[in-house]
Amino acid sequence: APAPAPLRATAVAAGLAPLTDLFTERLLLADKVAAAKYGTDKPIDDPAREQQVLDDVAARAVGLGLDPDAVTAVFRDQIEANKLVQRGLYARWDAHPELRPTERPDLVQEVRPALDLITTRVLAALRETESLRASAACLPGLSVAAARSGYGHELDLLHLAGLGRALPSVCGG
Ligand SMILES: C=C(O[C@@H]1C=C(C(=O)O)C=C[C@H]1O)C(=O)O
Repeated sequence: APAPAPLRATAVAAGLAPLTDLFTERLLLADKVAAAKYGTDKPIDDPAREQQVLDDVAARAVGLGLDPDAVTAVFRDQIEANKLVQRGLYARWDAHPELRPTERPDLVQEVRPALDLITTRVLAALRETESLRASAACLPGLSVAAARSGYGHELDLLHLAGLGRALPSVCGG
């Protein structure tokens, strides 16, 4: 039998790209979340909403044949990454009032439904990438995929830091 071809980081990265692109899309929505809350009495942290997101993904993971704890860990990281970006934007807007958003999106009617659509796509991508994520090539491939997603979306340093925060639970889960 022919020797198996080596698994190239770029091939693994291509397989993980849908996931890192979705993480990036979710992080870009942090700008809308922050704009919805900034200057209101709504705090960045909403533990009840977080629990709702996590309970929902855990239940849907079971339906997809995925490990609910592993899926929950991935979404916990997405939430932490999102709050990291929100806090960075608050600091930026506090220091530079001219950069403050001029419109306040509706969190419940507009922004959370957009996050929920991404949740469904992330769950499907986690299902699609189950074997890649369990492989030893996951971490290097994920690094390449995330770098490409970040550059492709022209992320600034704050959002790149958020993307880094979104990744630790992806491999081996
Ligand atoms: C995105 C929001 O802000 C925070 C981050 C969340 C998330 O990433 O899903 C959920 C609740 C909040 O702690 C939000 O309030 O919807």
